[in-house]
Amino acid sequence: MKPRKELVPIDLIVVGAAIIADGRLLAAQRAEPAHMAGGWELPGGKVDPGESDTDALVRECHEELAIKIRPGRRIGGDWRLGERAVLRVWTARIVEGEPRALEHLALRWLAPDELYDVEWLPGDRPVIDVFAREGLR
Ligand SMILES: Nc1nc2c([nH]c(=O)n2[C@H]2C[C@H](O)[C@@H](COP(=O)(O)OP(=O)(O)OP(=O)(O)O)O2)c(=O)[nH]1
Repeated sequence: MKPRKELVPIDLIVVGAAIIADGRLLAAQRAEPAHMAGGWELPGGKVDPGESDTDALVRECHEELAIKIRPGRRIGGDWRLGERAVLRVWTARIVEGEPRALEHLALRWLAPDELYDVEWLPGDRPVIDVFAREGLR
């Protein structure tokens, strides 16, 4: 018998940084895998075993963008990414460096009226809706 859907364990936690500076949100365009390439996301990635969510957030921003960030407040709870993965999002401020697209195709700073100018990955859209409602702060 198939397990009931709500009992399927989450086996992947992805963290995303909503990096805000000068009232704009940083969006990053994925380079891979092929089916996601070109889509826009929040910088971040998978939490390693034994690593805290916010440590993963800081590490991924350093690896992907060559910046040091400070996590701020959590946005919502666990945002579903398909069957077995969730996205956890924090606002973040840059404390050192200027973001560079080391692993992405492009970066864009989006003003509040530009939040939907990029094609967000489907899992990110409800998160962007929060910023559209509540503003970038
Ligand atoms: N980083 C990030 N990933 C997202 C977002 N939305 C979304 O659906 N995803 C998906 C894309 C990927 O399938 C997964 C994150 O994997 P990743 O490839 O960025 O993680 P990673 O840097 O740890 O990658 P790797 O070690 O496997 O190369 O979550 C988002 O806003 N940010």
